[in-house]
Amino acid sequence: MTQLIIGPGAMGGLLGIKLALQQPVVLAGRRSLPTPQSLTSPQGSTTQHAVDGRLAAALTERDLSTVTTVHLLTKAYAAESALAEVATRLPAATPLVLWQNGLEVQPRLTRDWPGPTLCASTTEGAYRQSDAHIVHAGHGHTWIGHLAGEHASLSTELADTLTRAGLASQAVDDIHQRLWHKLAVNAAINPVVARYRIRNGRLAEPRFAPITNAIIAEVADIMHSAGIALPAQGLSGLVWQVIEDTAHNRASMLQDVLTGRPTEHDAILLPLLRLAREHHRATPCLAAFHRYFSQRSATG
Ligand SMILES: NC(=O)C1=CN([C@@H]2O[C@H](COP(=O)(O)OP(=O)(O)OC[C@H]3O[C@@H](n4cnc5c(N)ncnc54)[C@H](OP(=O)(O)O)[C@@H]3O)[C@@H](O)[C@H]2O)C=CC1
Ligand SMILES: CC(C)(CO)C(=O)C(=O)O
Repeated sequence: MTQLIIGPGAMGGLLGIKLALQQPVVLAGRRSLPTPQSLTSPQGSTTQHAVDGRLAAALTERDLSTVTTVHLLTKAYAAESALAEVATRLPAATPLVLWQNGLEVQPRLTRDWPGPTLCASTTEGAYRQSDAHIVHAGHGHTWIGHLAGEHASLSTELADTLTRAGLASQAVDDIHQRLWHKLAVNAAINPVVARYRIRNGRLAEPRFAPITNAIIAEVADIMHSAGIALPAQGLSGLVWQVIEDTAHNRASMLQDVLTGRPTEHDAILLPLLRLAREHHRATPCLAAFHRYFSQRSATG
């Protein structure tokens, strides 16, 4: 009954530490991490946790024989290659949970993975202070489901397991729409704050608000053309609400820029640009931001 977590970063570490309070967990990465790991809670208390950290590439068929669920917690751009490192040695049809932002890898892995594939969309917030220290920045909520609404009992079982571990979760049959709504919010906030190196709240300033509104208009137009339901309060209402609620945040793409890591611009912007092409919609802002981050990553 082992839960395998691939990608021992901020969210993988948080999930691993929480789940390990209840059942065996293997936290698999591409390099060794120190143990114990420290976890600082949203209330500010820090605890130490022994973790079974392993190199993914060194896990044997025997190590993997008791795995009942694989949680994939790399960034979107690393998801498929990280999974490939253990895939052939895992028990056939092991359930897979994808935690990535965006909607780039989810449809491909749902199609290609032989076992049930669920997607998780979470508003938990975490970051790594160091290789030995994770900060759980804020409690959130996690929704779990299959892109086509299948595997309801597995989704419920996993949501219950996560909730018991202290990460409030709910099984849903509309994860596809929820991932789209999160992607739409991320598309309106992340590229702008990462490009101009600002906290989320500054998007309301006269210099940045018109850019944000232009992206919101492009995203809403694409979603409408493709028949993807917009949030009940409208996309603009949702995005500006999130900006207000997270005004002091350095968004994930900004954190990646500041620490010199690759950004998830493809995972967030490519699904929109692809859909826009399919439906003949104009996307000057989204395309310009995607070009900017693609050039940036090409030149290192
Ligand atoms: N952090 C958060 O608050 C939230 C994150 N998410 C999403 O969750 C996903 C993970 O985010 P986050 O935890 O912040 O990211 P991190 O960058 O902190 O963690 C990613 C981890 O994946 C590891 N990794 C990369 N390649 C491989 C590989 N081939 N094999 C094994 N491990 C590998 C990295 O190792 P290394 O250190 O060696 O690079 C790192 O430990 C992202 O898609 C993000 O958008 C969603 C909501 C909130
Ligand atoms: C909602 C937002 C933009 C909050 O910072 C986020 O999800 C992120 O940082 O990626």
